[in-house]
Amino acid sequence: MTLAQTPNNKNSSNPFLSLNYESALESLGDDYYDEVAPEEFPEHILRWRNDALLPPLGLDPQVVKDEDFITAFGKFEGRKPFLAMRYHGYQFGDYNPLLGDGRGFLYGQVRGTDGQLYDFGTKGSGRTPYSRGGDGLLTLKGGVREVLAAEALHHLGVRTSRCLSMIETGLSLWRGDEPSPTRSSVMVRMSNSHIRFGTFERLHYLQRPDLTQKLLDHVIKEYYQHLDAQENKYALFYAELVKRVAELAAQWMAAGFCHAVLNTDNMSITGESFDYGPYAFIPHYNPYFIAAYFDYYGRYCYIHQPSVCQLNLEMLQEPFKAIIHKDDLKFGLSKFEEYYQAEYTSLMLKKLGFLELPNPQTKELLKLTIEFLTNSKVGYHEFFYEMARTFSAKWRDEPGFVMNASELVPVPGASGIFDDWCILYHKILNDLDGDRLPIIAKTLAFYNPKTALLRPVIESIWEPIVQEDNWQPFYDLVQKIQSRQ
Ligand SMILES: Nc1ncnc2c1ncn2[C@@H]1O[C@H](COP(=O)(O)OP(=O)(O)OP(=O)(O)O)[C@@H](O)[C@H]1O
Ligand SMILES: [Mg+2]
Repeated sequence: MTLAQTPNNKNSSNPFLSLNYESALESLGDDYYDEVAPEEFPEHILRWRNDALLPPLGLDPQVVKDEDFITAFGKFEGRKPFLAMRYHGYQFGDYNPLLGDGRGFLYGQVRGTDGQLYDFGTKGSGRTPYSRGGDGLLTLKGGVREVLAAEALHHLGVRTSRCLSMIETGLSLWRGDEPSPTRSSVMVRMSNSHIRFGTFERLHYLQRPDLTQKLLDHVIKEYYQHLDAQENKYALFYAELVKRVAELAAQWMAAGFCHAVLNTDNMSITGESFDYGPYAFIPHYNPYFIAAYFDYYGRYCYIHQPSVCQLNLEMLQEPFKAIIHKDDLKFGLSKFEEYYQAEYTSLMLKKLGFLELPNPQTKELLKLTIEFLTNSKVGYHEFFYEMARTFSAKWRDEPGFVMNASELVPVPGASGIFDDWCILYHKILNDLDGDRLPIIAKTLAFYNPKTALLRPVIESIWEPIVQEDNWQPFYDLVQKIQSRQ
């Protein structure tokens, strides 16, 4: 069945409404979603518009007015249908068949200037058939935190969804994890698909391989186009999904990011990162750092992220077994570790200033770096930023000059490892041509921005919002993140 659709309105004065919306998902039929109505909010105050996302949609930020964001993404006027996606998922290891978009919907799908299909998905837009006991809403702080995480991760090179808009909506919400009553928001996220692992898991649960096949064909056609004409496209798709997810996990790890809720309903079939709830950037290198207060056993702690992703990919084999030969699935997943290590090593090397090094040196440098970071308790982001800030050609002269202008204070007992690290770094510099030094300085500066989105930083911009509705520190922080300061 095709739902009643508001026709694309090329003549609307609102640039968001005159976009050419495609019904790629909708046309798959209503086995995958329910049409829902948005909440009517008492207020609409635009708190965030992501102008950087407009040119890729073919829109000129100068032309798009604040009111256009509010009409489209706060009042939800001039477009339908809105589709609450159906999905299940493994949450902290247990299968939950009661999920689905409980506080969001697919607003629409638009092709970017790059030819890719993008989803606009809401969060906090009201109740749906999947809200269970929830209110269907998003706190303002939740919106602020997701905007910040997406921007920070994007600028750290993580493949992530981004927030297009965040509008304060004038409701008072009650939450166990925020001082309540607390303010409300509705967010629109731009993503390279909102199809989740759990979207397929639901189809397996319902024993509908026909629907799995149809959805998988759609996924390959839209998000793995280069495989579509291949004879063994399904096996190739799974192998590439494994690669994308392994690389994503490596990107989080190098960025020092702990997602915190790696349930299969929060894993995208395109390998893109999304859903930033109780996440945290690690203050210092603690493998067992836990970001979510409700993750009692540390299932999703920092160091577990790659293995959890691998496990989620393994569980996703169940729905795919109807279509992809089990040997192909097994072979595809067997490459996870290799892809992960390659990406993690490459990203960490860049943080250390190098685009490439001989293998043995790479291994030794990474090992010593992690050992030092673990033992010294110096800030993870601070360490790399201090490398970038203090790097000098003099580091080539003597090991004692390496990072000697830095103000880092390792805990007592870590100085032996630090000395070893300096000796190694000094040797690596001396093994390279002197003309490499400016490139090393540039690499360090590019991959290690000063601003890190640590929890106290988020609290420092949240406080003025709560105390005096002062949003300037929030805008200043986003600006710093976006300009890699
Ligand atoms: N306040 C709420 N009201 C209704 N449903 C909710 C609420 N909060 C979460 N849910 C639902 O609970 C499930 C798990 O929530 P989770 O926090 O992972 O997702 P989400 O943040 O709401 O959305 P997304 O995954 O799109 O970012 C989802 O199905 C979600 O829709
Ligand atoms: Mg979620």
